[in-house]
Amino acid sequence: MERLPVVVLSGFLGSGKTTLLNRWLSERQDLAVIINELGDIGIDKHLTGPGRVPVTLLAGGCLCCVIQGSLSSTLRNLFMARKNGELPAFSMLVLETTGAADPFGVTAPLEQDPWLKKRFFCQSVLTVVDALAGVRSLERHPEWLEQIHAADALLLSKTAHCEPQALAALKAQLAALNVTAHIYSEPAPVDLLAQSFPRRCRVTGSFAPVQPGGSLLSTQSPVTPSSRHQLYSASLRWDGVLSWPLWQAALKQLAEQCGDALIRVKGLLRVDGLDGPLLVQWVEGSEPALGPLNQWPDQDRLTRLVLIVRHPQADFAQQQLAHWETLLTQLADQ
Ligand SMILES: Nc1nc2c(ncn2[C@@H]2O[C@H](COP(=O)(O)OP(=O)(O)OP(=O)(O)O)[C@@H](O)[C@H]2O)c(=O)[nH]1
Repeated sequence: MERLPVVVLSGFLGSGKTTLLNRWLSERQDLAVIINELGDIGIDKHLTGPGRVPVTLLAGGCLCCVIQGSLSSTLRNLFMARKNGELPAFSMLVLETTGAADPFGVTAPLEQDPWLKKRFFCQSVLTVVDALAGVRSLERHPEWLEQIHAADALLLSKTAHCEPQALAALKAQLAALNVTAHIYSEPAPVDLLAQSFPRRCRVTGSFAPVQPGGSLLSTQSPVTPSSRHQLYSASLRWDGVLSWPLWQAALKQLAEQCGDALIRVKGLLRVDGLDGPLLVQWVEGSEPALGPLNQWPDQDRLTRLVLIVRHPQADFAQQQLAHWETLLTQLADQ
């Protein structure tokens, strides 16, 4: 039976996975895409081109822990929909993981579930590495190292803003951390998708075993969402409108509230006087990037924003967004 290749696109939060995927989608129309998002409001799905290829969103947690098991059913559904002609006959599946996911945990069902094993295979794990964040990520984020270790190839992003010396040092460090992975400077070529790599032992220590029937025994997993990451997301939907400068002031306030805990913010903001939303993209250690979009991606016109923090307290992100919502309402009433 023909088996469909799955390419796992990994990389820490905000490293540039969706940006790269978009570039590839503009060059290949024979793909299907699964996007896994940590937050329960999917923003990335709206940023991947206007519906050229089937895109499935799995939101609300990582496939390697919180929603493990969802991948099996999603792959089954996609396979059957393709077979029945309900979807285009895509020749490859690209799975964009959350920025916190352990790729080994994500690929486990492909190697353990007998039904999936006959129909899919993991062709490669490609990990995007934010060259600007560099090895700072190694000190701050244990997930980063897992993603480096699991990679068949490491794809550097944001290199244009790097000092050559810092870039060379980063490459040397990456080569030491993963001796077999090839390192690509941007732009990572679309041909990379077609490349097969020698199978490496994928140790899935943090993943639950598979029952004979194929379903995952999640209760046996040694990992709970909170112990796995200490990365928590919260999302906000808000029906008010603010001017662009007031949104800037409000985002600054959010940064002050969260301090060092802030890892990632993305959202679509409703702005006074603009037809489309303002896209906010914010990666720890950098300034928020704000850019107007021509139109809203769907009928929903409410501001939606996802905040991801690293904090020992599970409801920290939620609390911050609750405070922030109060501030937004005050600003709107002024
Ligand atoms: N200058 C520059 N910016 C980039 C590059 N790749 C991504 N970015 C920016 O980095 C931010 C995050 O990019 P995304 O592609 O959304 O990153 P991601 O890995 O999909 O993010 P998550 O899904 O939240 O983990 C955005 O503001 C991008 O415009 C790059 O190669 N160069």
